Amino acid sequence: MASELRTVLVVGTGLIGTSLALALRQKGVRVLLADRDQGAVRLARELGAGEEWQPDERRAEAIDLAVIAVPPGQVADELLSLQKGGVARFYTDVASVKAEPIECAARLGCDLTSYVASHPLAGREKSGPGAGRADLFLGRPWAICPTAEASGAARAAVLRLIELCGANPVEVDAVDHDRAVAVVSHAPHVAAAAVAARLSDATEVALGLAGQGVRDVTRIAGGDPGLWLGILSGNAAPVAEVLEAVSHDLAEAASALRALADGDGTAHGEITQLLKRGVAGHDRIPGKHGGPAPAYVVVQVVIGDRPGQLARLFQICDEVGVNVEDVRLEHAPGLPLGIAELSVQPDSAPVLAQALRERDWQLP
Ligand SMILES: NC(=O)c1ccc[n+]([C@@H]2O[C@H](COP(=O)([O-])OP(=O)(O)OC[C@H]3O[C@@H](n4cnc5c(N)ncnc54)[C@H](O)[C@@H]3O)[C@@H](O)[C@H]2O)c1
Ligand SMILES: O=C(O)C(=O)C[C@]1(C(=O)O)C=C[C@@H](O)C=C1
Repeated sequence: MASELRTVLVVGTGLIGTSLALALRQKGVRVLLADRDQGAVRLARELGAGEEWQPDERRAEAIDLAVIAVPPGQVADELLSLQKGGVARFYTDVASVKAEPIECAARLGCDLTSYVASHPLAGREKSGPGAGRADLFLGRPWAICPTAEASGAARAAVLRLIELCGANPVEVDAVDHDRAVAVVSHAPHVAAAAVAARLSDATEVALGLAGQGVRDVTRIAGGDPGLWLGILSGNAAPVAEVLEAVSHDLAEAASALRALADGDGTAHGEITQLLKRGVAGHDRIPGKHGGPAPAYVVVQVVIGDRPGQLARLFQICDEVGVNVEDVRLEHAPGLPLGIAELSVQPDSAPVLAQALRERDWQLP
């Protein structure tokens, strides 16, 4: 069923709300922005995510879809208040848990025919509109959890939103969704936090030796603790179950290593088994979320820790007509070198790499 989205209201202009608003703007959709924090709306607007929603537009404006992008515990109240105002034809949310907000919406007496809950499996460890990216959802899975009451038209509107954001819709029952994301998102977050917590009393020597491995394993641990508390408490039992299994594996690995340290060579087998199960599990993750190639390619360049290096790098990009979409710096503390990661369009990457090599820059 085709569903045109001409005007979309985004309530909650943080990371996810702003990202989807930017994606919709690129497709020519009119986007109205609302947040309980006026600063967040202002910044999202300045970033080009849309126009501030004026409450008196409520009746005048025909809003096709309202997207509720607030913390999970606020979704049902927000839905009720929007529906009471007759704000939009259809409603969705993007919360990381699904069963509890839907149950809560039903308890509050929300209209479940016009509401279809959803959840993009894409995000960052940063919050707020400034972290928003139009390409955040490209090729990523986006769960959609229609209830039995949901109308076909509401479902079509949410599918159109997902299509406009370049994501892949995955229809799944809300309870199954929550069990699934406990394994692939929520328990991994707690595990990353536990590993990262070990770093709070690590020595300067240890921190100075931090390489890419620890950065990869702990990146998500940088996420907002308030938001994550809301996510984890909204999916507590399934997450606890996964963490119990992870704890069991970790406890077995620790006791095998203790035995090894005490000279028991037979403990090798247990450790190898866990490592092999890890490889097998890792291999089951679909390639880049099963979607198309990422929008940008990263070109890595070694830069000396001297003033002006980054400026010279950007100057070369300018000379060869390469637009830098994003830049990230990896610094090894105490070392005079770092790595700049420049995200560029796929066809610009070889051009930039060649230009840098010709100018004697080192590409790892
Ligand atoms: N962070 C991620 O990686 C990620 C990924 C997918 C889905 N989600 C889900 O998206 C939602 C938003 O997360 P985020 O990362 O964008 O958080 P965020 O903190 O960046 O933004 C949330 C915004 O909602 C606003 N807000 C809170 N309560 C509100 C209310 N009652 N009415 C209006 N505005 C309100 C806040 O002021 C803030 O600007 C959450 O439900 C989260 O579970 C997050
Ligand atoms: O990539 C990240 O930074 C994320 O935290 C993204 C991530 C995930 O676990 O994949 C986190 C929570 C969301 O509900 C959806 C996506």
